Amino acid sequence: MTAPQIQSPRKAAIIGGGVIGGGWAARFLLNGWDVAVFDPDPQAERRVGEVIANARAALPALSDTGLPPEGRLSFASTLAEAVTGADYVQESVSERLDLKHRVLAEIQAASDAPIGSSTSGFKPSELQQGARAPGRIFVAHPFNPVYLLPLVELVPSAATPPDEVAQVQALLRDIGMFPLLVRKEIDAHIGDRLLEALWREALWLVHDGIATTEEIDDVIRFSFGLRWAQMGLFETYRIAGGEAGMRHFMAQFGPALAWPWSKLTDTPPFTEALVDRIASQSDAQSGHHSIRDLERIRDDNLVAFLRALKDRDWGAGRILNAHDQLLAERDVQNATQHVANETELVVLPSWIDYNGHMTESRYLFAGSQTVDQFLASIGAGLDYVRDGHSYYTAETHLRHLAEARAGDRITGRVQVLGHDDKRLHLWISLVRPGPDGETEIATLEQMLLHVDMAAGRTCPAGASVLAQLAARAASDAARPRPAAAGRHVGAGRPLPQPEGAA
Ligand SMILES: NC(=O)C1=CN([C@@H]2O[C@H](COP(=O)(O)OP(=O)(O)OC[C@H]3O[C@@H](n4cnc5c(N)ncnc54)[C@H](O)[C@@H]3O)[C@@H](O)[C@H]2O)C=CC1
Ligand SMILES: C[N+](C)(C)CC(=O)CC(=O)[O-]
Repeated sequence: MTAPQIQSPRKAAIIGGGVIGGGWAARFLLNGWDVAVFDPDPQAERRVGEVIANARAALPALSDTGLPPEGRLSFASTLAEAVTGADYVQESVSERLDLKHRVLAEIQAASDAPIGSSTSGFKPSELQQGARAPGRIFVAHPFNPVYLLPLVELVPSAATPPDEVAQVQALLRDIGMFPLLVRKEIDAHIGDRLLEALWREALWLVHDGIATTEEIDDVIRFSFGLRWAQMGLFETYRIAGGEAGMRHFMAQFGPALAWPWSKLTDTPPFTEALVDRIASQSDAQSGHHSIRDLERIRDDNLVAFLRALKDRDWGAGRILNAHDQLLAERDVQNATQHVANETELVVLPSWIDYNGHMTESRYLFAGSQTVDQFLASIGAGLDYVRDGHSYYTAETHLRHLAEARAGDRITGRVQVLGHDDKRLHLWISLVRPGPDGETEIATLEQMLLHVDMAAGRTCPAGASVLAQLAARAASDAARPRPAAAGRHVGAGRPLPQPEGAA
């Protein structure tokens, strides 16, 4: 499988590099976009870097096609610098309307790009007040961690043209998200209305001494939290109605709404004492983990849930499969752009073994993909095989030099060491590009034989293939012969032979 190539990198500007801005930066970057972040806080670059490191450890494990090559990340010293040339701007500054107005005005003074706001509560018409181009501002409300959870609530106002909305939906799908178009603007959109109702009830339960923060979390994670992750509220309750379904469920539990079981919109008095009680219970519950540890535990669990849903093509897993499909189609479209003597591969989650790194057979697979592409480049590709001739591998010496992990990108290169009309002696180098240069992770030395497939015997290759091979061999002859070519197993430091060996 070759790595998807993005035709032209696009640029996203992330204004505000906190929890959510960092998550957006990671989501865009790991999906091949260039990202410029602006945040005046001197700690922002470190924080965003830590969120991106978490994302790099988690997001690639969800893709079975391989994500596109990462874009370029930069930290701008002014807001105008960040948004200049951006195709999309995501505003993620603190949740204050006056601040958001100021920042949105500054963005529009320097850019005409569409602007999504991460606001959890403000309506788009509130954000648009006083704006130079109100129609270009809308709500794009994500969920934390933005790089793993696919939902974005996309809330336009009447000022936002429908084609702008459609373009933004396409853009968000491109980075693996599920943009849910919210029909009518409303405070806190959909997700946070639901969450706030639950949170308020939870605060009451702690306030009234009914349960601790840990007990409430246990209730959620050992029961309906698990159900919600795969079926939501209404589908779950439909099942709870038994064979009689939703109508029966509503008849049975509807009256409880009027009793009522919950305190609904009443808020417990938000006193210092309540804050202290919740904070100290939360410390007792989770204080032995750092926030970074908790993030990693959360991400690992989410990846495992999401992979299970992916295998079942259900719920959020279906969104991930659709994104894989999009990336695979783009890969096919871009196949012709691959450099003839280099093969790009992405280490997929299914290539990882119980040691946590790329399993040994995948090194051979990566070498074989590289050779296939090389053969195609000298006219011995699939059309040639369909006509009844092919090169078969007779011998391989594979050296494992470094580990590769899920999401790593590998480049495979071929050097022709020798050939005649039937034999082809190749050197294949697999390297992992990194910020400090390339690391060679494996080499393969192979002898291939040209075969008449119907006869099941070796035979001379076709004239055109031999001519292209000769040209390639001539250019490779100028390269130094790899020092390890011709090496055999144990050549480095021979082991004593077993007693009595011939
Ligand atoms: N934390 C969460 O769970 C979620 C938050 N949101 C929304 O995302 C937005 C950001 O929230 P968080 O990331 O949680 O807050 P945060 O406090 O972690 O980050 C806000 C960042 O904005 C920066 N900032 C302040 N003024 C700025 C300016 N003039 N220009 C550029 N940056 C500036 C701050 O330095 C800070 O780094 C809010 O609108 C919030 O409602 C949305 C979904 C979830
Ligand atoms: C607490 N919150 C309102 C900021 C939460 C959100 O907006 C969404 C989320 O990630 O739960």
